[in-house]
Amino acid sequence: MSDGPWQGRVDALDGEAGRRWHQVVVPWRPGRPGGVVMLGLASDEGVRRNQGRVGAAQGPQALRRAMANLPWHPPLALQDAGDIGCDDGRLEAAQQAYAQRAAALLADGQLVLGLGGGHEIAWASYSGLTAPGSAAAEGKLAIVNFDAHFDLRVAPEATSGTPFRQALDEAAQRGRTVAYRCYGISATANTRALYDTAHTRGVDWAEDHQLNLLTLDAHLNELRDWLDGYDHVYLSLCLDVLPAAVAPGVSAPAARGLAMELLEPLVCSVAGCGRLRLADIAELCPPLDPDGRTARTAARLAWQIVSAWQAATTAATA
Ligand SMILES: N=CN[C@@H](CCC(=O)O)C(=O)O
Ligand SMILES: [Mn+2]
Ligand SMILES: [Mn+2]
Repeated sequence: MSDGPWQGRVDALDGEAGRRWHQVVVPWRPGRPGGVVMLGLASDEGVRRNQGRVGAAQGPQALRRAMANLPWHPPLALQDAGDIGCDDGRLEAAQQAYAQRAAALLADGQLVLGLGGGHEIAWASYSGLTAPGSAAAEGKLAIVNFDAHFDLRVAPEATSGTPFRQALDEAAQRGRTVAYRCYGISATANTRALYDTAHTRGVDWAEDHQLNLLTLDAHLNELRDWLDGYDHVYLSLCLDVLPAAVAPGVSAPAARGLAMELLEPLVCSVAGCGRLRLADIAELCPPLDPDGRTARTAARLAWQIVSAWQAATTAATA
């Protein structure tokens, strides 16, 4: 795709081996063989409703621009299904439209890579994933959220702080097994009420200070064993899980955060478990992102996610 955000460097002398994502990504068309399809939710209405700093509606396009120059490694197939917008404050309608499109992509046999947008994308992702006939309509679903926040708020309407509360409520209503765990929770960014909800709902979590290079292996082993108990996995990555210096371009930057050397292996472990159905990257806020620093970090993590997913998929079909 040579227009819009998918533009970048061309290393013509290197031929196929010099290709980058902007040279291989194509618009989504149903029926192409399974690969990764990107779908944006260009919304910060959830952030606005959650008293945050807006700007994340520009996140999907900024993330595409940052991903354009990523090196392409075959056989990864990349498609772009565009954005669902939310210009009129009607967040619930945008989430529903996103869910419908995500469900269509999943039914087409694709891995969906969701591009936020505020973390209200998570309710839309969950709704698409669990829609009747969709990838995780039946079976046991694990949600792994990398985030400084639980996002389990009670609120009269959907916000960027409510998506996993909405998902757990919906799962309870339908009597289905949906487990939720978080890595990177900050004790200084979640109230007692949120911890109480996490306890009551049986949420697992690891706080930012509990993850370090001495404990990482134990966390990775436990995570692999835990994921084995589930049929489907949904990975959500809230960029405010990273230290503010690495990810300043978010509504609520982290005072401590998880360093990349901790986050990457955990993210890759989830993405490479062999049952990842959907991943999303939330909260990129370009107006708050000097030098596109957060976008660059987000692009690297997107690359890690799809590479780990591709390796697991290739191994399973070999
Ligand atoms: N999606 C982000 N949610 C956080 C925001 C916290 C803040 O703005 O300080 C939350 O609701 O807890
Ligand atoms: Mn967060
Ligand atoms: Mn979040």
